[in-house]
Amino acid sequence: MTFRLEGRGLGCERDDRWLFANLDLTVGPGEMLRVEGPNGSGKTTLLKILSGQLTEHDGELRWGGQPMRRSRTTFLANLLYLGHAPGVKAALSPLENLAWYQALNGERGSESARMTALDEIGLCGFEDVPVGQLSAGQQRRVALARMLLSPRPLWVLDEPFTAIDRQGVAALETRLQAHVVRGGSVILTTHHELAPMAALRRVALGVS
Ligand SMILES: Nc1ncnc2c1ncn2[C@@H]1O[C@H](COP(=O)(O)OP(=O)(O)OP(=O)(O)O)[C@@H](O)[C@H]1O
Repeated sequence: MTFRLEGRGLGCERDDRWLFANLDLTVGPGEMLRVEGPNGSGKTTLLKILSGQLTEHDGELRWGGQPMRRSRTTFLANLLYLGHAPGVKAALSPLENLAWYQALNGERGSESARMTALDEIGLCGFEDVPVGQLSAGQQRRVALARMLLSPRPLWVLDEPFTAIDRQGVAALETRLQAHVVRGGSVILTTHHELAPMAALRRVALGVS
């Protein structure tokens, strides 16, 4: 199966206002799709549709050439979604958060792999501190560490650079590009300007 996500004629209406309509897009192995647009243009809404969380919309999604209603289970098994909020448990440490997240996804993982991921993401020395005591950028890094552990090919990332310092942004961009070069796919929103890369496509919302 080719891990390609396709949207045909996508549309979503909120409060009698069309955020977007008749939108066609596709992302497959080795490709990155950036969803652009001003605040309120529907970027998060589109990412929720593309990650299967929001099913009330116009148009059709296909995964691996099959309609989503038939391929949803394999689609979800291949998806890593990181939302707008870090989505971490404040009472748990970074190590415990990663173990909890992996357990939720049916992935066993190992303590040493989790330590390595936290080290790589810049949280060395904070592995056992309750996440609620970490800074906003550090909490975001805990969420981003999931990417380093995940074998899943399709990453859908809503504003992954939020609260991350300049050095962290550069490291994260390198990580995203490496995932794409290895044959993975990335769909993301960001207000940060990405470094040019051949595999980058764009879809713009909120432009008339
Ligand atoms: N569940 C909902 N019910 C009603 N309206 C909603 C709902 N979710 C989002 N909206 C509205 O849809 C519009 C688009 O929201 P969305 O979060 O997708 O925008 P965005 O482009 O991601 O914005 P930002 O750049 O500020 O994060 C907003 O006007 C929002 O109020």
